[in-house]
Amino acid sequence: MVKTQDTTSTVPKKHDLGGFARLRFVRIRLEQLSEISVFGFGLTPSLHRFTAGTPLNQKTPVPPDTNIVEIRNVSKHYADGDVKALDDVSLQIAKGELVSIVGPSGCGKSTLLNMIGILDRPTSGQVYFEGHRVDPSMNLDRLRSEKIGFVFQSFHLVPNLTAIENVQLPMMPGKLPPSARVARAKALLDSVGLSDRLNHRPAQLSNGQRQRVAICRALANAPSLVLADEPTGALDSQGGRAIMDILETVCRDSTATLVVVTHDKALADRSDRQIRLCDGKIVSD
Ligand SMILES: Nc1ncnc2c1ncn2[C@@H]1O[C@H](COP(=O)(O)OP(=O)(O)OP(=O)(O)O)[C@@H](O)[C@H]1O
Repeated sequence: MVKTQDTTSTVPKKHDLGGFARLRFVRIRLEQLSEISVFGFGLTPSLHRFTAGTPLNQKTPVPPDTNIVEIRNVSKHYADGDVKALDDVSLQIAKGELVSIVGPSGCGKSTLLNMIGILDRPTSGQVYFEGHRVDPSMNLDRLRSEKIGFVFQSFHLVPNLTAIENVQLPMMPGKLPPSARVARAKALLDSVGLSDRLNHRPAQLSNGQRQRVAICRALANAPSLVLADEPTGALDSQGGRAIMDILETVCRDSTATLVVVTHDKALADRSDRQIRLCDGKIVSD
């Protein structure tokens, strides 16, 4: 087994780092991650052995220039059609993009994110993931678990599990031996500066630390797509910037695509691309 570097004594506390230094710190940790392998399983998403479950279609490899997600003419109606949360929306998201979805409250941002993340089915229209049309006959739980990481405003951590147990939660039993799951969770938490909080429960962590645990959990299976719904909504502006630094860094370094729903203009301005919704329609992209 490759021994991970013991950084316990050198891990800076959350408030010891300025934005740039924190970003650099995370980047260094991720660079270390990319060099680590545990029982032959690479720790970064670029090393596909870890993620390799059943792809959407095993006989058809994903071409490198394929969009990660395409939404075609998707509408979503609630309450017997009274609420048109999405109205004939089409968009493509390329691999590696950092996209923000913005717009006024109730305009359909979370609904769109749910479509992109295959958490909900459109009333009409189609969703394509890595070039393959998503249909209910697929093992969608497995697709989501292996390919997509979710980060939510309210963290959604399991309260009676420790940080390291929460991060291991999505890792498939049988894919990695327990000791490798622990090593991967530890390495991820180390990469976000939480090596001294491995055995703390969510109630014993600050909101920023909880969100860092949630980011590690989202990355547990080395997803190709990370979706974040108001990831900084429960944090102050400094904590929010720190979380966005981490999210951006981990996604760029692992070549994962990041899609963020946010009300925060400063955060949206950091993305490669802003999609603005109004009344369930894209009004600018
Ligand atoms: N499960 C549901 N049943 C009925 N209506 C819903 C449901 N989920 C969302 N809606 C409605 O769909 C519309 C879009 O909701 P959505 O949560 O996507 O908006 P949003 O832009 O994310 O809002 P916010 O910024 O306030 O979170 C809203 O009018 C909302 O009330």
